[in-house]
Order: sequence, then C-alpha cells, then structure tokens
Amino acid sequence: MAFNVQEIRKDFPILQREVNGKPLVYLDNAATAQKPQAVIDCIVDYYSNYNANIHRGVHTLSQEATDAYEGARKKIQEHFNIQHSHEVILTAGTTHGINMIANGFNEFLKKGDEIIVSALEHHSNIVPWQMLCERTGAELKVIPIDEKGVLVLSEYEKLLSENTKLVFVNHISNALGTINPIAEIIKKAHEKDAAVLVDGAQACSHIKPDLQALDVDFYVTSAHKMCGPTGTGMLYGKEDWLNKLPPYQGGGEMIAEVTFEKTTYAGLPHKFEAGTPNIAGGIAFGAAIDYLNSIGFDEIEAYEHELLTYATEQLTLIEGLKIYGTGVDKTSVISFNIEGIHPYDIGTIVDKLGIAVRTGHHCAQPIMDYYKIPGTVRASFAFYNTKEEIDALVKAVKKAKSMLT
Ligand SMILES: Cc1ncc(COP(=O)(O)O)c(CN[C@@H](CS)C(=O)O)c1O
Repeated sequence: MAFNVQEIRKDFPILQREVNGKPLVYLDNAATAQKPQAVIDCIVDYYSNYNANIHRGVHTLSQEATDAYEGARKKIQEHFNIQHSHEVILTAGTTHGINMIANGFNEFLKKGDEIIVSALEHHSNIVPWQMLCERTGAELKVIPIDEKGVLVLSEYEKLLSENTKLVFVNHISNALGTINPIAEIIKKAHEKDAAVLVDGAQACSHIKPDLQALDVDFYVTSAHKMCGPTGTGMLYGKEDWLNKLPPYQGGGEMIAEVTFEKTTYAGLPHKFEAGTPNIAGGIAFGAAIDYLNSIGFDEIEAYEHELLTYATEQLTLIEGLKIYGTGVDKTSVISFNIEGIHPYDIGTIVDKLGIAVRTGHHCAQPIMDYYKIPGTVRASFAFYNTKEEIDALVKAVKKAKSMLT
C-alpha cells in the first residue's frame, strides 16, 4: 500500500480529538507515540476473551495467554533480528531495562574501572550508571558534544582505554534528534573489550535496527514509543552476557527450585522476568510491531524526513528562532527557542491553540547546561503528522512570539 498519511490517520482515534476547541495537533511523539486502533483492540481482546496468568496454569485460558505472550516475544526477536528468543527480556520499559543491567554489573566493576556515557544521554541512561559507580568505585567518563549537538568521536577515542569496561550511548537523542553512529561506537568499544548498551527508546519508532548486524551487547527500548502501550518494553542482551549477570528481582517465575537452604534460578529469559508481567502490554507490543511493519520503516523514515525538512525550513523563517541539534544525521525532532522568550511560555500558548509540544529539559539537563539554556520547546513528529500540522505549529509559534515580545 502506498504511504497515505490521511488513511493512516484514520487508524488513530485520538487524532480526531479537539483540544481547547481546536483540532489536536500532537507533536510530542518523542514523549510517547499515539496508539492505532489495532493496538487498542488487542488489549481489549485480551481482557475480554483470554485474560489469564501465564506460564503457570494448566487450563486453556492460561495456555492461550501464554501462547500470545510468547508469540509477542518471537515477534520482537524477528523484528530486531535477534538470534534467540531467550535473548529478549520483556521489561516495563527502557528505564527498567537499563537499571536491570546496571544492577547486574555490581559484581563486575571495581575501583579503577571506567564507564563511558555520552553528553546526549537521557537521565535514564546517566543516573543508573552514576549509582553503579557509587556502588563499585568505577569512574564515569563523558563523550562531549559539539555546537551542532553531535558527539565528538575523536574525544571518545581518547576516553577509551584498557580500563573501559562499559559504554552507554543512546541511538537517537530525545532532546535534539541527533542520530548517533552507534556501529562505529560499538566497534571501537569492542576493540578494548568493553561492552556496549544502546538506549534505543527514541530510535525504534523511526528506524528498524538490526541488532545482530550491530553486534551490540545490550539494547533497550519502550513499547510506548513504538505506538505500543506504556509499561512494557524490551531489553536485548547477548545470551553470554545475560547468563553471566545475576537476576534483577527475586520472586515467582524466575526460579528453578526454591528451598530454604538454597534457591536455583530459571534460565533465560525468565531469570529476568520475576512476577506477573504486563501480559496485555507485552501482547500489544507485538501488535504495535505488526502495525509499524505494515506501514514499512522505509516509508516511515522517508516521510518523517520530509516533515523534518519542511518544519526546519518553516521554523527558521521566524526571526529570533534558534534550533538546537543541527547535525546532518537527525530524526524528526526539533528543539528550538525564541530569543528573549522562555520555552515554557511558548508551550503554554500553543497548547491553547490545540498544539501539543514539550518544553523544558526533556530529562536531558546536561544538554541544556552545555547550551547554557533553561530548556527548549521540542516538537517531535511521527509518520501520522502532516505538513498542515506543521503550518499550524508555525502559525501558533508566531502568535506566541507576538504576544510575548
Ligand atoms: C532516549 C530516552 N531514553 C530513555 C527514556 C525513558 O523511557 P521510559 O519509557 O520512560 O522508561 C526516554 C523517554 N523520553 C521521554 C520521556 S522523558 C521524552 O519526553 O523524551 C528517552 O527518550
């Protein structure tokens, strides 16, 4: 089917909404993507027709629910070109997955070891590693960015040493849209025998990463960024690493045998899946992947690039407007400010006109510190947005500017 945005928009009930008496113009997709009817129906279907706990029941409902949940795991495996389905850990989301790995490395790090993160990271990919360093005595090193919001790879190479044990970098910056050269970052880390975790939260709705080709050690993402439900996501880990790491939480499901003398743990993936999971969320994660693949990531990438180019052109026509994150490799996120106006004031006014953007530091305060700004206005576009919606954004920003200056 040729890419037809008007047809696609019919799949998203929420896009018919009005906000403050105006048509909703939803441009906060980097915070969470909207949900197509197919994902909504999947959740309703589970709770209406086969709600049961999984992996434990002998009855038909439990088997149906287990088959659907494990079927979703298989879909995730195939989507990301992962070698084994047991290398797919279903999590509560990106933050949960990152903390799972940070916890696991408690026993692997010691004083003198070094962890490298990038200056582009979301707080979820900074704070857990700071906590790990506090626990182990390891030292955190930071890959700097340049004025364009692009990682300075020459500095990364200088930071790498035989003391480097772990490298953490996001695939795409949520604040600036910068796409990082993760294949090169991974290759150079592996030359020093360092493991790499990539935070893919902002990437997986725009591109389809091939995790075996990337040879990444860990990759995390959230379903809600991929038109799936909140509270579910994926941690991919090479089985050798996942077998080395201790469980994250103790409880049901993650055990092989429990005695008061000793407990033995389940194998992968259940070692990392204690307790009753977000069953509906996991199944609907699979439905979201099916939906995105039915549109096609080549089509999504091409169309979103069109939107980014158009929005960049139109916004930069506004006098006094500065865009942050001007690298060549960018996804459809535009962070900007207008000289002399606080981003929060712009966000508040455009909301009155039905337009949803995010303002503030976007959980990436180090980036704002680098630019010496309190925050930005962030407009983030998805494949269901339109050029008419960009025109509405530009008109609203101009109105806000006229009101505030
Ligand atoms: C790069 C990156 N890394 C981690 C996270 C956290 O994802 P969770 O699903 O909340 O665990 C996010 C979520 N960024 C949202 C909420 S702060 C944004 O508005 O940009 C992210 O963008």
